[in-house]
Amino acid sequence: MTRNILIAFLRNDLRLTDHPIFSQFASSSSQRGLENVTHILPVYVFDQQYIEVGGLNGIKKGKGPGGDQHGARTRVAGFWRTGKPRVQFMTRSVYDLQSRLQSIGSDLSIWSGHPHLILHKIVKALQKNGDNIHGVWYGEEPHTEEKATEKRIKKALAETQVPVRSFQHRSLILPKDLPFPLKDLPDVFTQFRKRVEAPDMYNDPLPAPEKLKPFPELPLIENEEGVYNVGKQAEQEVLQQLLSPLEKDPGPIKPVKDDVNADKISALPFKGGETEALKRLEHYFTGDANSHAANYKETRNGMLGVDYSSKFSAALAHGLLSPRTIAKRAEEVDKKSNSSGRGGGYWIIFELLWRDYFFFVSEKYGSQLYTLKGIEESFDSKAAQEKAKSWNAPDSFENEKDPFVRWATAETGVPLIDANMKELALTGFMSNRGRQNVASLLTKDLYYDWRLGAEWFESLLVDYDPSSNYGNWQYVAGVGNDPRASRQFNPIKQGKDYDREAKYLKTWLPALEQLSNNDAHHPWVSPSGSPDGYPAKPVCESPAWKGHYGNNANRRGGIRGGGGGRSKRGGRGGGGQSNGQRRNNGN
Ligand SMILES: Cc1cc2nc3c(=O)[nH]c(=O)nc-3n(C[C@H](O)[C@H](O)[C@H](O)COP(=O)(O)OP(=O)(O)OC[C@H]3O[C@@H](n4cnc5c(N)ncnc54)[C@H](O)[C@@H]3O)c2cc1C
Repeated sequence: MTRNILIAFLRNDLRLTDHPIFSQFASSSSQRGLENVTHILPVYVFDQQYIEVGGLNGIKKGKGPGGDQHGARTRVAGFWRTGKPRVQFMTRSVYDLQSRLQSIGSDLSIWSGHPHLILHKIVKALQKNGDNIHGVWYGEEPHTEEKATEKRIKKALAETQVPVRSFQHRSLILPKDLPFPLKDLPDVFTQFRKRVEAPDMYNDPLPAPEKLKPFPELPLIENEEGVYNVGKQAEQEVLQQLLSPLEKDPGPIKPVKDDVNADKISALPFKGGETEALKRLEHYFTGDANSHAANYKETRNGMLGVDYSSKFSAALAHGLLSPRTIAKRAEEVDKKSNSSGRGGGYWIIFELLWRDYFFFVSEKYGSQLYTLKGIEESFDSKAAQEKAKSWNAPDSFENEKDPFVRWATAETGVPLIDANMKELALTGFMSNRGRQNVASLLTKDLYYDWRLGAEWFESLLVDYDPSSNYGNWQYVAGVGNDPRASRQFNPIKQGKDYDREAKYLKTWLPALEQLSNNDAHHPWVSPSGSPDGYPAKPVCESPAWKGHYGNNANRRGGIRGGGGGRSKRGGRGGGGQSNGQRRNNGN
């Protein structure tokens, strides 16, 4: 009998639950039009555009998708696009999905190179074998490069006559369900939120399939440039090979000093994979009214510990959890907590809407998300032009005194910044509070090209997501949505507001241990001066900081997990030099 094979090309959707393709095969699903499919071939590609694959045994990597040699480096600074923490997280997620698929009678075919070349090769080989290809299906991505990949796939497969189909699944509210065309997306988040904030804007999550149609044996496909079959190599072997180029060439910026037990104190100890993500989901929502989720609004400004915020971002970025799965649990927690609809669950969904918003911004503005002038150029080109003149850039990444290099290597001498940058470099995670402060210092105090900061984040963040990252960076730098010159944070005030007892600072910067809790926030003005092993002077000092050097014992109280204090209004922003208690980023 002729095999009728459906190829599921997996990208940032490394899960079985509420999956745009697999869930169609759950027993509760209608499976209309799929009766004739005899086999499903799930395919994953370590895409050489984003991840350095040159270390894989015997690979013929070839050029980038546009024929260039740019490889897996960031555009402006040339950092590795996917640094060590994310390589580890991604690899674990891929192999976790493989075992989950095996447990329901399927498997995952793992490749490396260019998706369009690989899918074309697979389709041709199967057709030559006499198989019928029902279609090549994949989940859509909202970003320009990923869209270009989709175009290349369609073009490459055109001559095979195989139907290509894609599904929206990345956002909570799907683009097709928006109550306005994308071109009319408001440029201010609050206006967007007010138009979409209703439970019927999204559907319930779909179940995982209990069993999947069998995995088809593949004919032999020879490796060639851009086409590499990872095959049955063990996870650890593949991981070592993927990490080897990064270890051989860590880049021009010296590594961050590692004098802490980062694994033990990490706020994101999760190793990747849907299995772990589902456990985290249970952990965060278990306990209803007493759950971490129910208390989210009170704790979300923390910086220390695993539970001050959901830590779902990495799972969302790689598609280990769908936003609908999280939103459903968030709605339930509010119902059970008797919170009149504005409990922790509401605020978690509020943040998911920020994530959606940046997706739609990416859809609307495309490549402008990555340009120096930002999306501001579209609505105020004069202002964007003016700002573009004033950004600094390092003369060399090897110059350890350069402010950008000091920022990246956690040696600015401003403890809140350094603690956060060190956490990022050693674990691949940083709290939202931290991200806003470090981005503000780089762009508003040091006036450095915001794209360098965004690329440093891109390289290191485990939860890196193009629109959330570049959208937030533009927002803080004042070249994105709702651009306002005054979106600036005071890191001394912020440190004292959210880490009054300096627990976070001293955890990540042990050199500050000997200072009083107050002095730890600004060691250069402490009676004994900065301790050995910590910069003597800050990289810059704003007059606005000076009003916060005193020891104000009556500052706000700490919060669960020792993560710092909450703002009076419970809001997530605030503390900026001129924006007071404003919910920056809506956060
Ligand atoms: C400069 C800068 C860069 C950032 N880069 C990224 C990035 O690359 N990837 C990323 O997922 N988030 C990014 N964020 C947003 C935010 O900091 C993280 O999503 C959040 O800290 C992750 O922790 P959490 O999952 O515990 O969040 P929670 O507070 O528990 O929030 C729940 C979820 O809501 C979403 N969310 C929360 N805040 C935001 C926000 N401001 N923008 C978009 N989505 C949000 C995330 O998916 C998050 O998992 C960035 C923020 C800033 C200021």
